[in-house]
Amino acid sequence: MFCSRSSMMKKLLTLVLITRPNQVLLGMKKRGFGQGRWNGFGGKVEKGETILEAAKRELFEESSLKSDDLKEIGLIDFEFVGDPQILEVHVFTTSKFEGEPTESSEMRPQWFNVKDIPFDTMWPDDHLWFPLFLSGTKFKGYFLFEGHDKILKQTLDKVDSLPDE
Ligand SMILES: Nc1nc2c([nH]c(=O)n2[C@H]2C[C@H](O)[C@@H](COP(=O)(O)OP(=O)(O)OP(=O)(O)O)O2)c(=O)[nH]1
Repeated sequence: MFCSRSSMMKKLLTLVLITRPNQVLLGMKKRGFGQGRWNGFGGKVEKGETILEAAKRELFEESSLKSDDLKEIGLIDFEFVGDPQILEVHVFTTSKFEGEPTESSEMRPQWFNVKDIPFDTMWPDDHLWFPLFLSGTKFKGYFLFEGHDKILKQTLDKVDSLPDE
């Protein structure tokens, strides 16, 4: 199979943010990439699945919640100094879901009031785009990180639509 240089350098990931009135469900990442930070639920897109299928699968694996109503709200490229691979993160949201949030080996879920989101214990870019997500505004972003704590460059734009809709 032919892979362009750009696709070889991109890794597809999903991120699902579940809401209920005035609240958002986050999980404390217990292991691996982003360990010790609150985040939505998600992970790598596996061979043979669509991005949406991957989002649903990771949501269920990490939180025990199911949703057939995931809507893509954001697309963010992350680059890390010294790593040629770009992480392309597809951000989905919904307020329609089934099940009870349940702790998994990867995540400890907790509801947060939207006025009380723990940005100090989240990825440093999140406080920049969460307001867009919370207001239902679609967005595209790019963040260049040095290590996992410092943003060197960034762009963030509101968009009318996203490529995979
Ligand atoms: N909120 C936020 N999420 C991010 C950022 N960067 C980043 O990769 N993520 C998300 C995308 C994915 O949901 C998650 C990383 O996925 P992962 O490495 O845990 O994937 P996985 O579950 O397939 O991993 P594993 O089973 O192999 O451990 O973190 C960021 O800057 N902010």
